[in-house]
Amino acid sequence: MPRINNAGNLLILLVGAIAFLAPLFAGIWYARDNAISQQREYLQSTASSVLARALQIGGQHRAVVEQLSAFIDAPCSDNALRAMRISALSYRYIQSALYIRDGQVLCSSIDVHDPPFFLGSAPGRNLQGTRAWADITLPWAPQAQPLLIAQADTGFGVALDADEVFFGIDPTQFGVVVFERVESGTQRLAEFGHLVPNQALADEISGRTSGAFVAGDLVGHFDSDFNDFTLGAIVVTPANTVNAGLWGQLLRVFPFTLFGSVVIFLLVTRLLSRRRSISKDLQMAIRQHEFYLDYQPILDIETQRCIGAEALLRWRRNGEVIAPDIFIPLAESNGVMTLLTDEVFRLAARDMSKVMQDSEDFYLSINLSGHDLTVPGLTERLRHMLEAFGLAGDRFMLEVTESSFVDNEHSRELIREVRRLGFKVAIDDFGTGFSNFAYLQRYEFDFLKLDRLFVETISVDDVRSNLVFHLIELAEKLNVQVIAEGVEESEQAVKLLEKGVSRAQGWLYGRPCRARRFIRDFCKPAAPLTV
Ligand SMILES: Nc1nc2c(ncn2[C@@H]2O[C@@H]3COP(=O)(O)O[C@H]4[C@@H](O)[C@H](n5cnc6c(=O)[nH]c(N)nc65)O[C@@H]4COP(=O)(O)O[C@H]3[C@H]2O)c(=O)[nH]1
Repeated sequence: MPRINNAGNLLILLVGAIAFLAPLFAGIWYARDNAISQQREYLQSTASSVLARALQIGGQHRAVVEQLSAFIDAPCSDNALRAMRISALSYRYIQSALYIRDGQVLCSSIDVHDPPFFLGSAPGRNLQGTRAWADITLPWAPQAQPLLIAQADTGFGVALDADEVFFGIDPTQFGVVVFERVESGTQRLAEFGHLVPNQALADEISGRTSGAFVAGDLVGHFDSDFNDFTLGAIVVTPANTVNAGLWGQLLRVFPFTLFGSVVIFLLVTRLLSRRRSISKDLQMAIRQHEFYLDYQPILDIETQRCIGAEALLRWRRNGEVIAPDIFIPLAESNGVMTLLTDEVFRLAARDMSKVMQDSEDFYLSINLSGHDLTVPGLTERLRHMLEAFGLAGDRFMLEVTESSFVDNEHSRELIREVRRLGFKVAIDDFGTGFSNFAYLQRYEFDFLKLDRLFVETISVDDVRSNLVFHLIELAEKLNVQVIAEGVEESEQAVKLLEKGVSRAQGWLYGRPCRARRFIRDFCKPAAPLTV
């Protein structure tokens, strides 16, 4: 069957590819997620450490101003200048202390500046009453471009190296702005790096307190202390820098995901190949006649007479007998069930046609899988079987397993059709699947085979055996006869008979056995069994 083979190969390849790719995609997703959260964490921690250093500077500025306020009456006196020098030496970030009035530096810890150094138009006051001038070039220290902060009321202030707050940040990857809230909005105090976010951004987020944000191609975080010193810090980086982190993460998880992919790929393809090889094995086994039927007697409980047999399929493979519960689902899912059912018809006719023709009423029960009911041509195949037996349909019962039964109009019509051919139809393993009594009303079943799981509760468990008896009564009301399966104890048989069940099978009467033995032990005319 080359078409099935090609389709099978394609399916194995497809499922194998999915199994291989799934862990890889999961790995990429995990790496990306990790890279994004690492980037966010870095932005957040950078913003908060910049803010912390800026606040420390603010604190140092306030301490200096407080010390110098003692000289408010003579701000550029020798004593005031001396105090300025001491403060400049005392605090880490402060380069010099200053006295500013009307936008001019009149004196500083360096000297009295005459003429005074003009700073330009006065910037806005912040909420603590300070003014700040960023990137000022002072004539006495032209290399430095300090940030000047001065108390608007007293005029005392400091020059400081704002770049100190950006220590350790890569200027090629990140842009940082420290800003303060002034009466008219926000004002930037210091900025750092190539990607400095614009003022509009600072304004936009100045109303909030902190958080991550996306602005065009940039992602960032801002942190602020608006309730206290009115300072804020924004850190941004291009959104695509996450890719650099992603590669790092990918390299880390790749060996594991690759390993997972290979293992899952091998497992899945092996499983599928095994299934396929089982399907091929099944076809080969049919050709090589590895299947045979066992027959289990069905008794009239009252007369103890064997009135029929259930044909049960077996597969002998490499000397080992495989049970139908294992190979029937495989045959169904691998598209060889029809072949297998035809093999059952052939084997049954070979084994039993003679003995059935010799008897008048002995019947044979044959199992059909749910799959058999869905494939067109079942009635035609059953007609061929009757020809092979040389018998009419009323000498056969067809058992349809409840769990594999497809409840639709097609099944209903099919059951009517096979009953027209004379076959009796039984629902097998009733109560183990999802069906209920509505099935018995909708379909024209002649028999209900009461599952062994129900039968074994009789005489053991009063509550559940009551349920079984209830089930039997309901079936009778619906005109469906009951056959009990798996009867192992005579007490069960007695109780079943009391409840009106006249047919049974089970180890009490006989285990499934090969045709020759079955005919020898159970098909002697007028020889009731003694149990
Ligand atoms: N513990 C215990 N077990 C008992 C007793 N009496 C009978 N059994 C077992 O119960 C099962 C009865 O068959 P089923 O309900 O039709 O259930 C069958 C039937 O659904 C399916 N099957 C068997 N042969 C065929 C076949 O030719 N075609 C299809 N489609 N299905 C089959 O496989 C199922 C299992 O068959 P088996 O393994 O032969 O198992 C058989 C039989 O050996 C008992 O007293 N005690």
